[in-house]
Amino acid sequence: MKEKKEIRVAVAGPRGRMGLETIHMIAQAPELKLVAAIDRSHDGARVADVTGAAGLDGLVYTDIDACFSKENVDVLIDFTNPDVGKHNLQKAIDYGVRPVIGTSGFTNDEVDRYRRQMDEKKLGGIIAPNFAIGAVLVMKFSQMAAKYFPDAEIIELHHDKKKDAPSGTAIKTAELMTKTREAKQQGASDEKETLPGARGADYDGMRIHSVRLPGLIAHQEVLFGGKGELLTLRHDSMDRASFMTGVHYAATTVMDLETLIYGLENILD
Ligand SMILES: NC(=O)C1=CN([C@@H]2O[C@H](COP(=O)(O)OP(=O)(O)OC[C@H]3O[C@@H](n4cnc5c(N)ncnc54)[C@H](O)[C@@H]3O)[C@@H](O)[C@H]2O)C=CC1
Ligand SMILES: O=C(O)C1=N[C@H](C(=O)O)C[C@H](O)C1
Repeated sequence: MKEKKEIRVAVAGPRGRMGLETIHMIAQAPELKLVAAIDRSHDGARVADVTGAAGLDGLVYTDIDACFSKENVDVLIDFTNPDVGKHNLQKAIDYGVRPVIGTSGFTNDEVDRYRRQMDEKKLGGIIAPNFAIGAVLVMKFSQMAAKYFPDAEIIELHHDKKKDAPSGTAIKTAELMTKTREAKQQGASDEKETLPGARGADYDGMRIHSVRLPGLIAHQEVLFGGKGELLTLRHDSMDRASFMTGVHYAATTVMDLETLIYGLENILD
């Protein structure tokens, strides 16, 4: 049997909430090897010293070009912020490194633009708004339900350090729902907001509400209303470990892809 090659990984954002969880996941995964981290500071330091994850060999780079020029990297895992994530994804494509992007903030047009470049190079990659399997299932179930319940509202709830609203997961959920949901402007046709924003954000006539509170991690509810009935789909990430099965799966799966996948649901069996 052919032995599987160790996958050489660089992590961008290693001291952030998700980056750090990813570093610890890699330290426990025999098929993944951390070769470098890309950070805003600590150039030249050992990743182990910066993150406290003992036994890791890689160095920290503040310059992604230097990292990709000096290190032999198979996969870039990015958990930074929308601007940096896009910059890093473009660099990964330029250097032929397979991107696994968890950072939120990509539009469909941007994804298409990156995909065209990657198709030309036959380079595999994944952008996933949410790596938690349960969250992905709620997205899929919501897509199914929207066919029968076109009246739906999404409530996403997150920790109060989250910078973007609505969440990437909520946007992706709404986008999947529009594939099956008849177009419709919800609520009373003559409704008025006496306090601006009270009805939330409008996505194709559906409303998205963003809650930010300390104590929360990442949660989403999708409410579907019909005549005399209410269907509620809910997912709760109570620990960032919930994302790691998906991140690990993505980091190994990109090695066999030749295009850019948008959404973990597209590569799950
Ligand atoms: N796809 C998924 O399943 C998930 C996605 N996310 C997304 O991941 C992103 C990060 O989330 P968190 O870890 O909670 O944020 P965070 O704020 O804890 O971490 C971001 C890290 O990026 C670092 N950073 C900023 N500029 C940088 C640069 N130029 N180079 C390298 N590092 C840089 C910051 O110093 C920080 O440590 C967000 O967009 C969030 O929405 C979060 C959780 C799950
Ligand atoms: O910032 C977060 O925490 C999360 N961000 C992602 C998003 O915007 O959907 C995924 C998850 O909800 C956690």
